[in-house]
Amino acid sequence: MAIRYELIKTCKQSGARLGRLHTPHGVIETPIFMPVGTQATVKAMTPEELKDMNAQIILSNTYHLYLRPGHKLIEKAGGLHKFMNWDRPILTDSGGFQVFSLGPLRKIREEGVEFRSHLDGSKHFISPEIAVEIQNSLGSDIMMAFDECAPYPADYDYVKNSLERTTRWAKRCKDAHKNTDQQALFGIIQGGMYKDLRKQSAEEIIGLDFPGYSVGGLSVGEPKDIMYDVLEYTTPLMPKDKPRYLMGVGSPDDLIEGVIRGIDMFDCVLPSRIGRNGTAMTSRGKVVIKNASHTESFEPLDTECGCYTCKNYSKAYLRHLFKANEILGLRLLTNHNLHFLLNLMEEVRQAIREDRLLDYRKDFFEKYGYNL
Ligand SMILES: CC(C)(C)OC(=O)NCc1c[nH]c2nc(N)[nH]c(=O)c12
Ligand SMILES: [Zn+2]
Repeated sequence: MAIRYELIKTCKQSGARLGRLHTPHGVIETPIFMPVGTQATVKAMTPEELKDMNAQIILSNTYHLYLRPGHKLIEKAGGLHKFMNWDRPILTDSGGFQVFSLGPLRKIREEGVEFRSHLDGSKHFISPEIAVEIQNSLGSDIMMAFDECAPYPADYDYVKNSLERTTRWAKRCKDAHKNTDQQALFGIIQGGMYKDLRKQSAEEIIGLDFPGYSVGGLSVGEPKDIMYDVLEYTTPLMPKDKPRYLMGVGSPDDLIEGVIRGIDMFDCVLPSRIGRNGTAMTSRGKVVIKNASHTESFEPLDTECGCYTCKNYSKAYLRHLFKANEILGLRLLTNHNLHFLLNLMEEVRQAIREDRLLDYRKDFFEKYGYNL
């Protein structure tokens, strides 16, 4: 068995769960946030820095690594863990989403998707079988089925046809997946914002029996309350004894609201992306470091944060680095933001242990400046 999920506790105040996900590269405490390392690197971070902030698992991407440097090269290098010097778990996304959002001039057929590389415009084709083959070469601990993430908004018939093709593709991924004891293949539930289609997709995908499932097609621009509503409806349809992964979600409020609705795993580029652009997430809300108000602020970003950045540098220094376009600035803010979300998830796990997650949400939202 490539992975084993251990449900440790269900929160008394909400649908939140405490779990442990055992993988060939280590145990993951859930709920968990997964830093995104699309091109075999979590941008601006070394593996040691990621370990220092207790990152337990990172994401990488089939579509990007297939296009560059190529999955065969990574296989020759001994697989993705060795290639990027990361010996903890790796989850690879299947590229489905990226083909639909990144690859210009794409053409969707039953067989698979034709698209042009966003790098050089060259023509490519990915099918469920090829997506599985690429992830086998990469050697990730968790692989994702090849799916279509329906755009938002999208009309009912489009979403229904799309989810039914995604189910057929999921079956083909499962049939193509051979080394089931080394790599776990997760199914992806689609269905847009339509509750009956979410139910249909959940039943079809769960009916194929995977070791874990993700909820795809959310956080695609829909209002937050619609996302929360779809989650509220979908997670109870998912098996309790298997991990539930909400793809592409990672702002502090969405993480807490997702955990409350029974999600165990999250990924999002947000913390690293806004960090590189000079925005920090802190316990008192966002800080835009280039703002003139920080020019003579000689205290850290967040007095409650124990990260390397907050222990050693002031806002005045960070502002200087960003004004001077210094690379260290990107690194320090990325470090802080990833640490902030990973620490948030540790606090969430502790709140579940103590059955006080809703109280935790209330306190966090008040301090961060969210309105409940
Ligand atoms: C726009 C952002 C990226 C924030 O969210 C989404 O697109 N959310 C959906 C999403 C993210 N990653 C996925 N991978 C796959 N295979 N399928 C998906 O639906 C998704
Ligand atoms: Zn910090």
